[in-house]
Amino acid sequence: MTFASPYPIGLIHYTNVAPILDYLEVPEGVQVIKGVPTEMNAALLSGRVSMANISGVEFIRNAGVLSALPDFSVSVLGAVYSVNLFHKKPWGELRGGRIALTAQSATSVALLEVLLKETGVQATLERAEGTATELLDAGYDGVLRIGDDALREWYGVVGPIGEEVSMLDLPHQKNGITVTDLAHRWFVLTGHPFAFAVWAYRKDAPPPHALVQAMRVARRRGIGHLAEVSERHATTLGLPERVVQHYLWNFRYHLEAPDRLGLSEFADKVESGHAPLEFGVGLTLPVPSS
Ligand SMILES: C=C(O[C@@H]1C=C(C(=O)O)C=C[C@H]1O)C(=O)O
Repeated sequence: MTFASPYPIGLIHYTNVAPILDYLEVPEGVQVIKGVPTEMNAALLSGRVSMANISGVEFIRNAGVLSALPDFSVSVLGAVYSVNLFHKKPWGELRGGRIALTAQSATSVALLEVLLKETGVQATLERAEGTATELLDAGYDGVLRIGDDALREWYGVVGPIGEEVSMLDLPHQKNGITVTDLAHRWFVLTGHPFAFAVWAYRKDAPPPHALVQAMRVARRRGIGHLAEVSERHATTLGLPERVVQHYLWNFRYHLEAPDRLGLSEFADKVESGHAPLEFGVGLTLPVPSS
């Protein structure tokens, strides 16, 4: 299939993709729109864009029409810090309660549903906007938040965290508020990474090779300059640089075998009978025509 120019792409611009996006030199003919996960999911499914980093669950649900780049993801093994359920009662006592969901998320909502189901907790889930504290104060028993806001709100609850505290031993509870990290809970449940996002494209409009290559170059530069990326974004986020650096190095950006395993386990739990997951656009350069 040929590269139709212009080639429109969508980008979720959370800090967690900064090590890729900050260094991306967008090839000529590629047009970019930006938005939150639910907006980019909709843009890809409607055909407004041909490729986007989207919620893993939407890739699973639409596996008939979408393929994913075979070597790009936003995954973690264990805690992610930015996909959080804020609550006051213990997890088990959320049974029968009301949980507020951010409208930005698809995957994390599905992950929360899986985790609640697996632990036998039935709760009412409804969309509601506001910060975690506002919504808890408004009477919700739990509040799901994702992305930069969730990262800031997590630190707002558990911080400040001094230099002497190991980043692997961070608190998750303070002043009566518990922050449950959904990726950590997934890890405890399955022992696998969780893939929050993949770079999916419409099967009828695969990305030009130059774009995929530019993304690989950008990621290599970003990971190689993580201290600078962290410094820049720590300022924007208003968080300590070492917290942001820990947050960023912790991501798995390559959709490696364990990440795919986590993705397919999630797919089985969330959408039984889904179409086979396809990973296209080979890892190798196209063979030059003679
Ligand atoms: C790790 C995160 O993952 C994001 C969560 C998504 C979702 O919940 O649908 C979608 C894309 C991811 O980039 C985050 O928001 O912090």
